[in-house]
Amino acid sequence: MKIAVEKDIREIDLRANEKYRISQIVLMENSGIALAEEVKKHVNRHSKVIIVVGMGNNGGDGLVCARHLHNESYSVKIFMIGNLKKLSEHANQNFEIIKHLNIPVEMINDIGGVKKLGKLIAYDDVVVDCIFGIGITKDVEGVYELAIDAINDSEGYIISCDMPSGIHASEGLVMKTAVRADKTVALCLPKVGNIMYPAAEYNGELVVKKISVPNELIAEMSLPLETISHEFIKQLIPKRQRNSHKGVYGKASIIAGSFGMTGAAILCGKSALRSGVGLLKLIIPESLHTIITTSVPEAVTVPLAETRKGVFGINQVEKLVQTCDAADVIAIGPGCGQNAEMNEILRHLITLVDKPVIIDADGLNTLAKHVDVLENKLNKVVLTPHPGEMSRLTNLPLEVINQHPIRTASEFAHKWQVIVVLKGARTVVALPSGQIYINVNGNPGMATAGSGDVLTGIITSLVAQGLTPENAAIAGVYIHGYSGDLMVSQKGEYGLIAGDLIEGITHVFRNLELEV
Ligand SMILES: NC(=O)C1=CN([C@@H]2O[C@H](COP(=O)(O)OP(=O)(O)OC[C@H]3O[C@@H](n4cnc5c(N)ncnc54)[C@H](O)[C@@H]3O)[C@@H](O)[C@H]2O)[C@@H](O)CC1
Ligand SMILES: Nc1ncnc2c1ncn2[C@@H]1O[C@H](COP(=O)(O)OP(=O)(O)O)[C@@H](O)[C@H]1O
Ligand SMILES: [K+]
Repeated sequence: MKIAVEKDIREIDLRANEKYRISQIVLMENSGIALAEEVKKHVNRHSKVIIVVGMGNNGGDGLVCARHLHNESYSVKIFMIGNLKKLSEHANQNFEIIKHLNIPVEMINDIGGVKKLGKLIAYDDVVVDCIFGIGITKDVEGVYELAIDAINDSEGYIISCDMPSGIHASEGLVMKTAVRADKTVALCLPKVGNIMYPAAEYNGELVVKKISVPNELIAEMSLPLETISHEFIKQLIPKRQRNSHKGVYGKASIIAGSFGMTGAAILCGKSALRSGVGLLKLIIPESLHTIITTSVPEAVTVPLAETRKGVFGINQVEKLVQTCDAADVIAIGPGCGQNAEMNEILRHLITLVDKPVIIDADGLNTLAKHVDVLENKLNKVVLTPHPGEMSRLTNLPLEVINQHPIRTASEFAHKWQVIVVLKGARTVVALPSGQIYINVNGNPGMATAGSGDVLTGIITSLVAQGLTPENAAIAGVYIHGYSGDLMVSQKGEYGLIAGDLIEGITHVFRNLELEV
């Protein structure tokens, strides 16, 4: 599903009005009706519906909602917060109607008004939050802050209109405080603030309502952001042909492991095999050979001579490049360690081997010291940083990456023309074309050592099987999260470990096979 930022919604409103002749007042009417439909699902015969409205169009939606519920004999009470002189044009039009109806309206001007609101909300009640939507411009302070606290402290069921008030629609940030909704009714399209953390935790259940904006209008908009859908992934995964052999499913080479980090190579290799690659080569320092070949007997191992214990020898670069030349895709980094040898290996791979390269972990830490090597890349490059690695790659503080993951991933992807998979609770896949995909599956059980190595294995395997690196990155993060969700139901969030994700991959592909 496409995701919007504030300016997209403003553009949609404008085009709806100017080209399609659908006025703002019609969209507001539909928004209010959509909201009322959701409210009705949560009321019982004891319930009051308490609608808290601000001075913008979000408040206008709330006034429409109040009118429709009142007409259907629900017990409705409106609280208005802000300066009535600043009521938006269309909200005001709806307020004029409300004045003629028998709906009680109170103003919240001070702490007294807030207390009244807080006292009124009882267990069976539904609170409809229409204080701010996409129009929030600054931190929430004063009486607004107190009103939001009162709503959060209440026992009522809280439904937010469009955005939980206090959430920045385009950045997904909390503007000092925000309503913690049980349900959010996003209008027209979900916004970044409905999807990304930390805001996503404030939305509760997310419902998206169409409000009659024509599909034609949405289609003609250039909306670069979207969530990764199951349907999209299903059609990306190639069906295995009866009459086929291992050569059909590609050759992957993974450069991984060093003394003390053998497990990363094992996890990454197993993950690639479980994701369907035909032939896998694990390129490893020779002293790790016995343990790796015992753990992943299905892989061909290429043990390379070492200059120091467990580290690739610098004189092995040529052999390594030759080995990689025969592969369809190369992954480098899991458990490799950081050293001068890695620097040389990475530079050679990027600039001399014309194959897609997936760079993870220590590959990224090495790359961070010489990012400009990407200018001379021969083929597509996929980077899979977590925020710490992204911070090293960009030289931006970690807080900036965490607050603006979409922006940092997409700017880097554009600048260096690479595919960036910025990992996290909402992984962002930013493509050089400007398209950005957000993954919404997965769970905190996956925040465990080695989880990223498994992801690299999946992406590498999918490229070997013929997916474009772009599609492999998108499908890889989805399959990884899907695996985590399947396995967490067996192992729980505490018990889930990276090795479980590899078992999960088998169930994911089994499910996808059965659906085709
Ligand atoms: N295409 C759509 O999606 C449609 C959206 N509509 C609604 O319109 C909303 C946007 O309306 P607006 O642009 O009027 O914006 P909002 O209603 O979100 O809020 C803007 C108002 O809040 C004030 N404000 C902003 N931040 C504040 C702060 N921190 N403290 C105090 N006051 C603050 C502004 O001065 C302004 O009065 C959407 O969220 C949605 O609910 C619908 O009415 C119609 C169609
Ligand atoms: N809370 C979460 N929800 C969803 N996915 C998560 C969560 N925490 C971590 N993950 C996923 O787990 C993986 C962790 O990768 P990474 O940090 O590289 O781990 P490691 O370096 O230990 O292998 C990423 O793919 C990330 O998206
Ligand atoms: K709201």
